[in-house]
Amino acid sequence: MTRVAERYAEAAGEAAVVCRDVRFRAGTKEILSGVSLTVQPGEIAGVLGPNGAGKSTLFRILSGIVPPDAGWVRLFGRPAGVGTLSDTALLPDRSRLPGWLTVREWLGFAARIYPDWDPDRAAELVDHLQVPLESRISTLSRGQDARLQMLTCLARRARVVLLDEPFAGVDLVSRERIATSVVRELASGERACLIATHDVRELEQLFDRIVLLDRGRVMTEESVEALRARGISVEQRYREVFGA
Ligand SMILES: Nc1ncnc2c1ncn2[C@@H]1O[C@H](COP(=O)(O)OP(=O)(O)OP(=O)(O)O)[C@@H](O)[C@H]1O
Repeated sequence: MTRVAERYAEAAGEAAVVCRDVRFRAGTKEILSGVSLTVQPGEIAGVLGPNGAGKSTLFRILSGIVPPDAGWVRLFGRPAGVGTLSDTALLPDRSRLPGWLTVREWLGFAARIYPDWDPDRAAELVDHLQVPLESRISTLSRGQDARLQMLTCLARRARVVLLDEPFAGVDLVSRERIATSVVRELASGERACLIATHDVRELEQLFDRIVLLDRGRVMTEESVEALRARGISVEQRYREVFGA
């Protein structure tokens, strides 16, 4: 999409995610200092940056769980908050699944608590991600837990998918399986996905857009296609911006 088309879509309220001048403080510490970004339907955006940059905080605000101190967020034209909770599926940076349930029990529970749960999609994902249904969640390995969290996000019909470090501690084959699921899920072009990750090199093929965040500020927001046209990889750009 050209920049002019993007501006038009944004003005018409059609962008999947529009975040403008978002600020957030915890006590006296400013964690986000005027963050702006736009993600279109069908796009996968990589939100990249060093430890403590503010990625998880930004995701909590985009998901509508936490309101910003200043600025605003719109998801498909609606202000983020209680009214958009069913539009977003957040995979948090730390697993918060109930360890005392088996995977099968959790999936039964999820089907009842999420009004947008798609049981056929859940069954396909159990198969594709090879999630062990009879295991207790507390006994899952890190990679199995990550796959179950991914399943929980993607089995919902939420139009904005926010994945915070979905690949931490996940082996290569599982990463590829998870990444394929994300791409397949977004193939319809109606959903948008933001992925916060440190796995820049491994995941750069997934991204349509990157947002580089440092100390609560957006250092740059760019189309990956435009970068590639200049012969620059996401990893190279990351190193340029962060001097890594
Ligand atoms: N509730 C809080 N109170 C005080 N400081 C906080 C709070 N939540 C986050 N922070 C601080 O805000 C900064 C950003 O944290 P955040 O978890 O959003 O960063 P991140 O980019 O996701 O980091 P990482 O890549 O390490 O996961 C950090 O310095 C963190 O210590």
